[in-house]
This record gives sequence, structure tokens and C-alpha cells, in this order.
Amino acid sequence: MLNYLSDLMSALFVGDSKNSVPAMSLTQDAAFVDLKNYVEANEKDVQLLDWFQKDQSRFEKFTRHFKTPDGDFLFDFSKNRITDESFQLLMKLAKSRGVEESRDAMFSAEKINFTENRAVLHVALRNRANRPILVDGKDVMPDVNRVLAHMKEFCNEIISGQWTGYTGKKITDVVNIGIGGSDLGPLMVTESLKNYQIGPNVHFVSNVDGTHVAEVTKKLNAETTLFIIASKTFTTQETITNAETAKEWFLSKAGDPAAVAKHFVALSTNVLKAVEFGIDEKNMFEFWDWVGGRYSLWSAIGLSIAVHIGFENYEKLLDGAFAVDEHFVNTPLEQNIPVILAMIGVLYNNVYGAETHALLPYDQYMHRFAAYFQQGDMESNGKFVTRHGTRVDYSTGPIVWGEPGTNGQHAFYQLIHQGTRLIPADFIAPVRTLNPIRNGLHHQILLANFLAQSEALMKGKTAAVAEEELKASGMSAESIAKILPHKVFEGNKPTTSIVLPIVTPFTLGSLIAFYEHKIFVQGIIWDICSFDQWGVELGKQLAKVIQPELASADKVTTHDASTNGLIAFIKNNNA
Ligand SMILES: O=P(O)(O)OC[C@H]1O[C@](O)(CO)[C@@H](O)[C@@H]1O
Repeated sequence: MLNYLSDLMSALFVGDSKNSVPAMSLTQDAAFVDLKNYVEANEKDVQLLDWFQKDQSRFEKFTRHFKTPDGDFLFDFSKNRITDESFQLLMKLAKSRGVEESRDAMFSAEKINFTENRAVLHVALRNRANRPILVDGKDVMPDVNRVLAHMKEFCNEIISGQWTGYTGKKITDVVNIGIGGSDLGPLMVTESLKNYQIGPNVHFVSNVDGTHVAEVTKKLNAETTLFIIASKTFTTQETITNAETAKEWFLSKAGDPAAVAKHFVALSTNVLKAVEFGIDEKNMFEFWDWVGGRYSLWSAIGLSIAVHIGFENYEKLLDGAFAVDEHFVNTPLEQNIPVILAMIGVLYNNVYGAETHALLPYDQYMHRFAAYFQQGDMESNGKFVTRHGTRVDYSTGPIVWGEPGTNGQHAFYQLIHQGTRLIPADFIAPVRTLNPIRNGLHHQILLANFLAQSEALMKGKTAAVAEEELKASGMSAESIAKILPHKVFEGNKPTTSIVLPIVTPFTLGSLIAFYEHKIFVQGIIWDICSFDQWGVELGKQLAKVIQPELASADKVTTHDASTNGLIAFIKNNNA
């Protein structure tokens, strides 16, 4: 029965698409078996430092450069547990899993999101070469360009003050109301590019917790505030509830419902629902079902970014991502940066058994970067079923987490240095700061810490070195004996260092695209559908059942004992 079902699923969904991978589990793929056997026999117990000592060219060999108009990126993969041999085996695995064919299928608009029967085309939104991209026989580029032109016109009107509120005043504050992909991207990018602000201040309301909208509106003047309702579906409960609350707040100040048109715009694929909400159709910025929520900052969902930093800067963000798309499509696997990022992740995930992946930006502006890619990565690759409908027998997407340096150092680095788990980490740091205060002193300290941490993680500290240090401090032999084991760092902790020239719209666009394609490649290796998110549905369904139960006076007995008990406690104590 099970076999019949999975055959049926394969026939239905995967068909003979170019994008289908061999119907073979990762763990049965000879390329994976070769990699695993090789690493286990030859590399698992080797110290990274030994590889550096043996191979003087290791740094050159395992670094890659990426040119941008704002300077070069350097990707240093050399502090990872790779050698010439394992690197080649990783590249063979990428070939064997069909990474190149799948990449080409995405760029040529095949419906690789087969569970929703959709193409995956965020790359079309930043297709700066304007090459035709056909979905169901229709070129999507004229629509993409039309919406970009609308966004440009709108941004210019808002920034110049030509667009005024209901009392004739210029817009000073923009509130993006959205959640998930309709919040995290604009939030992360506007924070990262705050230094480039030329337009109104931006605020974000995402959580359905009324505190969020209440605290944001508290600071605002309705006369000069514009609300951007950002929702791909325009049915998301949190967003619609927050949008209605914002409208109520606005009308309590403005009075006249006719004023809404000057203060509410919508970003959605669902024009009907937005109009139903009361948005004037000419204040609608459209996008399409082939834009995944977590890849939507390149679409109309990016409007709050464009308004904040200006349309020209927003275009540079798109340019930066496009440059990486070109690199991803045209570069051989061994030189292909997103492919290398992905395959090193696969090595840790599937050969070394690592469970998490830390993103550690050494740039305060990028303080939401890890939170952004928590959705990007975990919603994409948190899947247990292969594209052929069978359960995987290997682990898929890692737990992604992180905080900006040096805050993370004073919080959780202890566990990375001396805990029992292997935690691969990406350090991301700009050579130049946007705030070179005190003659660059802060940035020098910041960079010294980035360099020191990745060095310390690799080098560790032996008992002999620790003992010498303790002796030199004048400690007694008895105290040394007690404390010594605690002073040892085992080292050999792998890291990738990504050094960007400076945070600009272009370089940030590139950085985001590198990670997007990394996630894509890993999904292909794991043979999962990285583009849907059915996993978020069950909780939503159950919440719809529970909400009326909370509202009613009746005792609730329809759930498990724990859920019933929690509901009863909340109701009994909410008098
Ligand atoms: O933009 P929408 O349709 O309101 O959805 C918001 C978010 O909800 C999800 O569908 C699920 O959390 C995300 O993928 C999406 O980014």
C-alpha cells in the first residue's frame, strides 16, 4: 500500500520533469556513500590546523572572490573540514544529485514547487538583463517591470512630499503590517541599510499580540503615517487583524473614511481581497503566486525598503542579487559560491551529524540577518518527505540561529567553544564600517574579535599551553590541577568567514542571494520540496477551533487533557 502511494505521488507530482532527481535516496547515492566512507576513514579525526601546516596553499585553494562595484567579497572556506579529496567528492555529489539541472529548471520557470503547481521565480524579480521568462507561455517580465515602475513613482511621490496625508502634510512614517516573509525581509533589509535612509521612518507590526500594534501606533501621528498592508494571500489572520486595528486607530483620528485611500496601500497577489478590505485598486502593488513568501523582498513586498532608502538604492539591492544569480548560473560547481556553501553544510549535516548552523554577522546593522534566514532556511528545508513522497532516512535542514558579534560572544559562544556539539558557523564581516567613529577604533575592535573568534575556534588551547599560562600567573600546583581541565579548548571547530567590502544595497543584495541559492542547492541534495510550507498549516487550523472555545463560557473537553487543562486555567483566571 505504502509503495503504491509513493509511486502514485511520484507519477503525479514529479513526472518526467527535467528537474526530477534519480529516485534514489541520498544515503543510497554512490556519490554520498563515497563521500561518507572517505571522510570517516580519512578526515573525521584530523585537526584542521594540521591541514594548514601540511598544505601551504590551503588558504588560496579554499577561498573564493566575488567582485562587486562596491569592492570584493572574500569567502574563506579554509577553516572547514575539507581537503582536496573531500571537496572533490562533495562536488561529485552535487553533480550526481542534479544540482545543475535543477538550477536550470528553476531559472527556466519549470513548476518545481510541484505541491502547489507553481514556478519558483524570485530570480525574475531581479532579472536586470530583462531576459524573457515564460510562465505558461507568457513572459512575466512586462508585469515585473510595470510593478517596479509603479513602486518607483510611488516612492518618489512619498519621498518628495508630493504625496500628502489627509491634512495635506508630508508622510513621515511608514508602517509595514505583515508577517513571515511579508515582514522579515523588509525588516532585516531596512535595518541593514538604515544608513541609506532618504525617505520616511519605517516601523513594523507583525505579531498578532495587540502590544505590537499598540506600541507602534502610540508613537505615530495619523496625519503623517502611511500603512503598507503586506500579505501575499491577504488572508493571513495576524496581518488582517493588525490591518483592521490600524484602520480603526486611523479612523479614530481622521474620522473621514475617504481619508483611508491616502494612508493605506496593499502589497498582495490577491487584488480582490485587498479591494474588499478597502484599499483603492490604484494603491495596490501586485505580485504573483510564483514568488515565495520568504523570497518576496524582491517583489512589491520590498516597498517599505524602497520608500525608506529610495528607489535607486532598492534597484541596487536587486542588482546585487542579480549579479549572484548570474554567478550561480554560469560558474562551474567548484567555483560556485552558493554551491560550496551548500555542500559544506551538507557535509556537516549528513556526515558529521551537526544539527545547527550559526549565522554570526559582525555588523550591528545586520542584527536581524539570522532571524531572516531562520525563515528562509527552516521554512524551506524543514521537511521530512522527499519529492518522491517517501520519508527521508537522513537529516534535512539545520536549525539556523545567531546574533550579531560581539553580543553573541558574551552570550552563547561558550557552548560553541567548549560544549559537546559541533556547531558550524558563518562569520560575516564588512572590511569597512559605515560609522568609522573615533578614527575607526570601534570597527578595529570588532574585526579583531571576528578574526580572533574564528581562529580560537579552530586552534583551541591544549592542556600544555593552558598549564604554562596558569604557572605564569603564579598559581599553586594544587589549584592548577583542579582548574586545568576547564581551561582546555579542544578546537577544530569549523567556520566559514565571509568578508564583504562594506554594507551597501548592492553587497547586501548579493549576500542574501548567496544564501538563497545555498538553501536551494541543499534542498536538491536532500530531494525535498524547498518551496512550500505545509508545516505551518496544522497549528493555524487548530487555532481556529480554539479561539471560539476561549470566547465561550462552556467548559472545553474536546482536546487532550493538557490542552483542555490549559484552556480551563486561562478561562478561570481571566475574570
Ligand atoms: O504574505 P502572507 O500570505 O500574509 O503570508 C505570510 C507568511 O505566512 C507563511 O505562509 C507561513 O508562515 C509564510 O510563508 C509567509 O511568508
